[in-house]
Amino acid sequence: MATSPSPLTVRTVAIPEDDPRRTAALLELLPDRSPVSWVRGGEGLVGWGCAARLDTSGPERFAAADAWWHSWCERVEVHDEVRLPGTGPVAFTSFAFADRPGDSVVVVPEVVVGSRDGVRWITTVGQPSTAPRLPVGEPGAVRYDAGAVSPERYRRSVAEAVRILGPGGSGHAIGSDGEAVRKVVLAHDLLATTAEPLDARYLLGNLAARYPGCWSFAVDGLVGATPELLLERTGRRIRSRVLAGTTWPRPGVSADELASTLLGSAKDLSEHAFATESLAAELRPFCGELAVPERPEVLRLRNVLHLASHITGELHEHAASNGVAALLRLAAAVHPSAAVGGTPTPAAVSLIGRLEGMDRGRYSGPVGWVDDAGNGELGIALRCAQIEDGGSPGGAGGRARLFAGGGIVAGSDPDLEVAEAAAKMLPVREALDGLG
Ligand SMILES: C=C(O[C@H]1C=CC=C(C(=O)O)[C@@H]1O)C(=O)O
Repeated sequence: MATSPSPLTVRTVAIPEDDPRRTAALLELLPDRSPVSWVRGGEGLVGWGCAARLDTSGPERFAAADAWWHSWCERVEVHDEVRLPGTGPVAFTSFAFADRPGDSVVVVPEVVVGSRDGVRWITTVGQPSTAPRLPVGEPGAVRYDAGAVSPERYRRSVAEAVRILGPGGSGHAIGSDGEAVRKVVLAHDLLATTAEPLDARYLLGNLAARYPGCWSFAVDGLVGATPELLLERTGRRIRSRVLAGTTWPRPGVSADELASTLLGSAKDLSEHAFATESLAAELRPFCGELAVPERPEVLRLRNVLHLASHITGELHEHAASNGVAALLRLAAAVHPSAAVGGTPTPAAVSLIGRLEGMDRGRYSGPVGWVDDAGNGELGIALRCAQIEDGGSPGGAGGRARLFAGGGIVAGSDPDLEVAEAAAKMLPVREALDGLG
């Protein structure tokens, strides 16, 4: 008689006091050049190895990822001693910005180490192989070249967007309701070529050291430190940090002056309002309560200052319990918010396709982790680079593509938008250049 194979076991245990992994920095536990990470202020999740993986694409990518993850979780046996969000089965996800082109990925690591509120745990899937930790490689000298869209071309696209959005412009009125585009987010890229192989852990470590208040993420070669939380779900509670409206340090201007100018800028406030409204409108049907601040505050980072709004809500009980509001399903509803797409969404996304001139890949898509209860955290993949070629140890150097952009409204200035994108690329550039 044929016996059915025994299910894979997912096991979470607390790391004991006398185990050095209990106190080591999470990022220092990563053994090799293919890490996954979601770490902020020393807490979060890191992982390695690959127990399962889904590659998907197209407009149904979130639904496909949710269905795949749900069915994977149903097939495993779970022993979870810790029972916190992020214990038991965990997948890391990174979604393409666009419906087409672009590939999205869901990775279930063989090992995850997590840290939250003083508890440190390890989750293993099956019997992971153990290999000695490889030292973190330094990339050596870095050369920067224009990517698919040079800063000059970006400037021209922004100028064209301002013309379209401005008085007398057509607004590129192709929304099904005929509504004109009022905000569009455009971006460009930069190519970094390193003399030595490029180790994602080097980038991650330097980013986390300089941006501890951001989420330092890595999934399948997309590495960054994002300040923007698209959505966190814990049980029925949801939370988001919406950013839009930006300024950056200039000689002779204090941070307080920059912040008060930003808070008084009609252009930045309108950019911001589009972003909060788009997110709130998509979340409202799922929520019994949703709190949206009347006015934004200022988030100060070392490279830029942003207008920021913290949105919180509570999901309807039925939505939380029947899978409709699993985090990946909510992501389908809220992506792309007007922080990375525009308003109205379909017309803005179409305008991006017409003006931007590049494939964003997974830049500006949702990135983060999800557990078997549909909880988790998804950021927007900003301030990041896609490692296109890590190089080979002892041989060739690596290559990465950096991305940044900004929201364009009728009053935007193309020269300032080019400078803003350059300021937004600084975190990754400085991390590559070794300014840890
Ligand atoms: C599109 C980016 O930033 C978004 C997030 C925060 C502020 C933004 C802005 O002020 O334009 C953008 O909407 C990027 O960093 O590439």
